[in-house]
Amino acid sequence: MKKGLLIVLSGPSGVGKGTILKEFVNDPELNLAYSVSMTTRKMRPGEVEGVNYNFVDRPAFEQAIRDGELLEYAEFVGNYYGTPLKNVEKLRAEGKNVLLEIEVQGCQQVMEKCPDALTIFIIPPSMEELEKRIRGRGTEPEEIVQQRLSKANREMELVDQYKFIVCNEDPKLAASIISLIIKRHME
Ligand SMILES: Nc1nc2c(ncn2[C@@H]2O[C@H](COP(=O)(O)OP(=O)(O)O)[C@@H](O)[C@H]2O)c(=O)[nH]1
Ligand SMILES: Nc1ncnc2c1ncn2[C@@H]1O[C@H](COP(=O)(O)OP(=O)(O)O)[C@@H](O)[C@H]1O
Repeated sequence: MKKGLLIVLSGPSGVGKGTILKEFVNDPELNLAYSVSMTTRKMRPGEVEGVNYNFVDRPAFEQAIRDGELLEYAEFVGNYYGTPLKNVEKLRAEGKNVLLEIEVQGCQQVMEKCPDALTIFIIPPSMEELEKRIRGRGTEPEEIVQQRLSKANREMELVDQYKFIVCNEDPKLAASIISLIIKRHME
């Protein structure tokens, strides 16, 4: 069986990665499996353990790092986030195209370890629009919003390292572009 693709969706917090992903992740033609990350962040209302994330405490996360269980990990605004390696390998071996939705430091680790990964960076139409989206979502206190915005400015500088750049003006349009990119690489 042909090994599945590794697709990495990245870009600043609040740009709309989660919104875009919902538009294409269940398209049967794309044969995708979403990789559920491990995090030490608190669960938000509406999130489900094992679906959005595996929510763990810091000692458990640090143990997973020591045991080499993570394909990549990063500390993002005070919390750890990481991709369990075993699951990614198992799904790819089964022929599934595995989709990661991760921040840019982690994506750089994936680029080094898996140069064939299909890396896609989502950019906002403008930084003002990005700020509106993070605030509009209302999930983080002001101090965290500020930290995420200043981080976003630095993250945008890494855009040229990605194989594809997609602007999220409209989530449905961005999802169609990404679907097309994936389909082309499945041929
Ligand atoms: N490196 C890495 N980043 C992750 C992982 N899972 C999620 N992230 C990223 O961590 C950042 C913060 O995620 P989260 O707190 O859920 O906020 P949101 O994505 O802005 O809603 C986002 O940029 C996610 O893409 C992971 O496994 N590894
Ligand atoms: N193209 C868009 N135009 C306007 N608002 C958007 C667009 N895409 C996403 N949003 C909104 O922006 C906020 C952040 O989106 P989200 O998908 O949570 O971002 P991320 O997963 O990258 O952090 C959400 O409130 C979402 O509804």
